[in-house]
Amino acid sequence: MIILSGAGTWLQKSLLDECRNGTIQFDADVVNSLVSYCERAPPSDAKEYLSNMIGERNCEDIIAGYLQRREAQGDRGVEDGPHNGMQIYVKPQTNEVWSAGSKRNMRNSQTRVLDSSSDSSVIDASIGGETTEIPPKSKSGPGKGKKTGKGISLAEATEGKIIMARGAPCQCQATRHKLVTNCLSCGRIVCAQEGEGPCNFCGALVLKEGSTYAGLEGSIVPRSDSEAAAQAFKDRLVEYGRTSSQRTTVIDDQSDYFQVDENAWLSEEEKRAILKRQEEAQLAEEARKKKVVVSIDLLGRKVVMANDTENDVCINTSILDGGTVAERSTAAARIKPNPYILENPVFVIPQQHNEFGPASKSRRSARGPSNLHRNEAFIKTGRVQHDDPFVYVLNTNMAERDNEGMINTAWKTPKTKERLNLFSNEDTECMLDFEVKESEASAFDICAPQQGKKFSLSPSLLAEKQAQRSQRIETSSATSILMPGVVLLKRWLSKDIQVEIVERCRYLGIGPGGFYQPSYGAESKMHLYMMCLGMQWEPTTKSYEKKRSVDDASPPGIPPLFESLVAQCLRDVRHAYAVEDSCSNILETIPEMHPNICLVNFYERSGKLGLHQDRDESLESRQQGIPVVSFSIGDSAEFIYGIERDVDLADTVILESGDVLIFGGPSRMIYHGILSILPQTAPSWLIERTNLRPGRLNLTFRQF
Ligand SMILES: O=C(O)CCC(=O)C(=O)O
Ligand SMILES: [Fe+2]
Repeated sequence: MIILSGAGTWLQKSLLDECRNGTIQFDADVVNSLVSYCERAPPSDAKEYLSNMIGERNCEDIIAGYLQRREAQGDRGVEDGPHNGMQIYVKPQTNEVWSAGSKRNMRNSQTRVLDSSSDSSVIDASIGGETTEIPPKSKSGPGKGKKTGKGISLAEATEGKIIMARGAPCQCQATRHKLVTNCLSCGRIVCAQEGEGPCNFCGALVLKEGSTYAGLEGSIVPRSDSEAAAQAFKDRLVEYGRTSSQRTTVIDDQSDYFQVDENAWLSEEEKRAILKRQEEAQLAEEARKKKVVVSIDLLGRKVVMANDTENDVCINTSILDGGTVAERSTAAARIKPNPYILENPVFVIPQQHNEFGPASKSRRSARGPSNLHRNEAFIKTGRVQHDDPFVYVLNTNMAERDNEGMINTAWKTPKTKERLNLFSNEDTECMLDFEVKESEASAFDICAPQQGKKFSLSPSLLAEKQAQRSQRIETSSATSILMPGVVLLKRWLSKDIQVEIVERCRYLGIGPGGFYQPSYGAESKMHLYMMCLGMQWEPTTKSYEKKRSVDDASPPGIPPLFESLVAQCLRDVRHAYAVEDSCSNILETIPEMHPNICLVNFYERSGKLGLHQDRDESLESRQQGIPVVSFSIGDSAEFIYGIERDVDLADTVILESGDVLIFGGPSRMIYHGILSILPQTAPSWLIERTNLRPGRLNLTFRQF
């Protein structure tokens, strides 16, 4: 409660008079707020406030009079609390709403300031946060008003907490007053000041939800019983419509998810399909529980046991999506492979003195295990192609060991499933099931299996150098010039080199593009096994190709060791030639040669090769007389040669293991062939070291 001082009462009266005169345009409540503020404020603030609000020029006298009165009464502001002898303010009871700019209303308004002794005037300032409505029209006349009028501050008034006159237009767009609703006709935002009723813009009736505006509800009094019944029926229908979705939604978990049999929404066919899938899923789940996926990270030295949960999720969630469990799990696996699986490891069967270092007696402690037993291999890296020769070698070895004996027929394709013991170089042991893709063309292994026999897969550079050195030391070769340009280097290939060549040819020969039995046509197989290096010689077309027609395999490359041997033997040939025939131009007889083709033939005991010319190399190569260099290893052979294609006229020379024959220059196009293989003529040390099959290995190097 604010009790007005004498000065305050005077100020209030004076301001109201000015309002009536039209000098200022405030309604009574604003005036009351203004006065109550001034009463609380110090004189200087009150002066400034009045000047700002009503204009100094307009009401100079009022401001001065008020301040004088304040001074006269000892400059005391009003106090909250019980009246202490001063006048109090009672909210005037008005017949008209005070609204800014309405002179008529102001003139008609009847505000009264009562003496405290006659009637206490009180402004209730405890409005709080709620909007306080001042009734637009008071039926009580002047002096008869209740004493419960609400005092408001100017701030409250400007904040919109006070509704001055219900229905009066307001532009606050519900920023100052509470939102009532939007006009459904023009969209106007109607605030609490304007309230329900005709829209102030378009005139349409604005009602909020559940409105009782103007007593609309229940205002239609039914005129008859039937109208009343119709009304009730209508209400029931409207109510039904409003709440129907809530009342009719059935959440039937039981039939939706659990009871396939009694599900009214499924056809018999669908029920059967779902039951089948459920059964499949159950079986898959049981199988999954039994299955343990162990991923072995040999490099990281970890064993990871992985639950195949991703697949489970897919199987479970897709049960209604159709497809078999296998299809669904395949799809799942396609999406997310097990990240721990070691993809494509390379398995190597090492041997003594190979790149993994010297072997240890104890396989458990071996860093590079060499004494591996059946089905044991060394894992080299994390990557391999299934058609990688390493895997072929491994499987060949295992297949042969399974048979535990000599295989005299062509090498058999590997078993598709094998169990393999793996050893990492950190002495980790594990078992692994793996699958190997079978080759299209059956490979031929030039070496027979031998229990415990190891073979080198990839000798180090050091081993190559050693082999070359020993070549120079061991060789006690003899050179013969058979014809101009035809030179025979007897036993030019050292023992080690011969072993090396056999092992490399074996390794390459059982891999893709390895040994096969070529044929000129449907019924005419050649009497030998052949493997092409560098380029593929096609017997049917008698031309060089990138891939071979029989299985589309690309020929392996020529090992660098072979190339260096060719270069070295050519140097030796030229040297020998120079000694033997000092007159000839050696580079014309034996021109420079860089082999890019090597045909590797293996003749079994019955093998042979008819008289022919090597004429499928380029014309340039042939015309230049670039030589063909031929290495012989294993059983000896009757080599026939001549300038005509007539066996009877051909000369014969025995080519033994280690012999190198060169024909180039003027003899580049001689006819030549293999008449026969001389049985059991291969050196015993070669068989012991390589287990080369009975027969002869021949390599002819050419430059296309
Ligand atoms: O085996 C041989 O010594 C000769 C091979 C041959 O002439 C050839 O492959 O073209
Ligand atoms: Fe030939």
